[in-house]
Amino acid sequence: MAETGSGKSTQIPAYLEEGNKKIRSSSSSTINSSTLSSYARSICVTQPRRVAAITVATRVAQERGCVLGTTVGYRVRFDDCSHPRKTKILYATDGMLLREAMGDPLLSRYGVVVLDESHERSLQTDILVSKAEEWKLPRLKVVVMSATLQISTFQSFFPESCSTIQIPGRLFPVQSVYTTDYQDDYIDSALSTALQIHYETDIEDGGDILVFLPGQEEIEDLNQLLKRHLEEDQKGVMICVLYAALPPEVQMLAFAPKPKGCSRKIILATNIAETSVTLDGIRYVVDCGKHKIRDFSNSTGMESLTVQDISKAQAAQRMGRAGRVSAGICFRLYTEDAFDSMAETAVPEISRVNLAQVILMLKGMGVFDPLQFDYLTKPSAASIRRACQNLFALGALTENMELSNHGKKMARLPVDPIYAHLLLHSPKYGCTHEMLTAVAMLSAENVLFRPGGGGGDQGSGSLTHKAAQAHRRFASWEGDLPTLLNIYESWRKEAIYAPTKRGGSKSWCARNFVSGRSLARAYSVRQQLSTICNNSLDKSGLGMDVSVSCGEDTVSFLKCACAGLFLQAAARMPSTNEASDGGKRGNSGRLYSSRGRYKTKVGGEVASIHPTSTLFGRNPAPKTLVYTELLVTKKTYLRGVTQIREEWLVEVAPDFFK
Ligand SMILES: Nc1ncnc2c1ncn2[C@@H]1O[C@H](COP(=O)(O)OP(=O)(O)OP(=O)(O)O)[C@@H](O)[C@H]1O
Repeated sequence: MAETGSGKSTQIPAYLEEGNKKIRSSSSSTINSSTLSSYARSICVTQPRRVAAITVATRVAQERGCVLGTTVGYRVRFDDCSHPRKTKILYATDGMLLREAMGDPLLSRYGVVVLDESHERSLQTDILVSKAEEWKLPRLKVVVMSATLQISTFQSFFPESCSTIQIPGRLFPVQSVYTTDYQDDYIDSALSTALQIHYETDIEDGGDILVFLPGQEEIEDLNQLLKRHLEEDQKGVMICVLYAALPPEVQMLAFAPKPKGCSRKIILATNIAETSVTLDGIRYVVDCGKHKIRDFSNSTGMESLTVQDISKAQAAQRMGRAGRVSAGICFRLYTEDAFDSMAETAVPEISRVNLAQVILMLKGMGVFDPLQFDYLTKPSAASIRRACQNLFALGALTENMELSNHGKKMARLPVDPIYAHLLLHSPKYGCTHEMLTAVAMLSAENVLFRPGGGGGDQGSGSLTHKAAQAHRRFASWEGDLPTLLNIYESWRKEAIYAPTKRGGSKSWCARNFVSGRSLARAYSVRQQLSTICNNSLDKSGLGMDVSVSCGEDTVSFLKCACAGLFLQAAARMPSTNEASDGGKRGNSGRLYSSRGRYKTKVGGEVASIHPTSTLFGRNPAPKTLVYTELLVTKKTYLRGVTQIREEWLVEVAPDFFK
């Protein structure tokens, strides 16, 4: 444990590698050969976020004077910049290392695994810590690092083998200031604070500003407000945005050196800039004290994103983004009392998410009973059971709770279990080509561009109105999945393969209010998923013919989507007792029939449905069943909505109606 900015992420792995090198080259007479071989293995450093893995690897490669991807590399989902033999220090997202552990449970490639930013208690880091006991210590050394760690949690988990080192001190001081009163509009407070810093400090002296906000919408709102207020004074100021849904190239703009003529950067970021990253030049941090987190409700089976107060540990991390290259100030948009009443650390992610993907991974790593697994913090038995039920419904687990062949294949696809299931089932419906596109588009996020974040002026001449009109062209009343297909196929046909006279992809995207970057990302994700599904090149794929297409026959594609989504929804239906209030549960996201109710195998009569489309608002259709994947009270983050036609149900899910 050592202060933010003291050199944990960049220096410790480098010291470890230097040490390994010395031991390798010194006389090995005192070290037996098996111990020696562990020093020849590489070092893997995990980060909870891809931005951190990429930027820290880039920095360390620079410091060591090597080309990124050689001695120092990184591996994040859908982007591998490492060399199987040459890379000695690998920065990876924790999810990537977990995936590797499925193929090689003892992680035999590594001599040291460094689990960085463990205070975040991300799902994947937690599972990795829990698995660490099996990694044949001391053959594999494990370093758990953070500036804000609850050491006692980890010490009691490794009572025998854990020693702790606490290194005090930091290079530059950071002063924190609080508001005197409660701020009920943190966007407004962030705006005035950023403007005040900008006008009252010397711009020529540099001093960039980093503002933490909960999510993309708040960031885009503040971006517009800042531009409006700065107007003429915007000369020499560059506003950058940084959130997870942005394509990596755009995220990297926040890290790039200031262009000529720019004296100050104002970076608006979510908590993806909260840990590990160094944004060169940041002197002022503005912290709104909120973040957006995933929450899972066991009773509805729904995941949601909600805005909540951050913890003290997170406040310290945010403050630590200043004071890395010079002294700094952290403006906290909350009172000192509010800070005192914050929780010490965040609730571990494992206690608040849908565990299906984790259970699939644990099973893939050979854990027989996820209920008995030794978790760092054990999730509730109910959520483990529900995740197993979900996987069982998708055919990933057998009745004996073993991973089926289908489940093994699902575990190899780096997407949500439901999407892996849809992909693997697509050959049966002859729609693999379409399903690859749909799943890739779902991974790309924010494909449709809505000027002003959907709010603001809605008049017929407004940009918002024009965007809505342009988007209507792609809309399919059958749901979001076919709509996403329409967008991708139109882009391919009209902008890529047959660019019109009015320009190529860029102008097509602008005319249609579609994000070209998201489409490019979908294209790249699609390529990578195709490679895993295919086996034509090296026989390591899943043996599917990825060119199989249903063409104009969209019904086959819809049936495939319905079959998977329906099974998943069925697994989430309440038991008889839970369902006693029938269809009166409002927008809880369960299934119901507009005609009547089905007796289900899982028991109970079910329940309510919310005919919603994420992309185009409500679209109720008579005599249809609609399944909503995710529904959040104020803001809606749905991952895929498809209408289920009643007449297909018996065909696509025959067992369900037996
Ligand atoms: N990209 C960069 N540009 C300039 N300086 C950098 C960069 N990355 C790191 N540094 C310098 O190296 C120092 C150590 O960074 P490092 O990321 O290793 O700290 P850390 O202890 O891991 O911090 P944290 O707990 O916030 O992750 C920083 O304080 C900064 O001075």
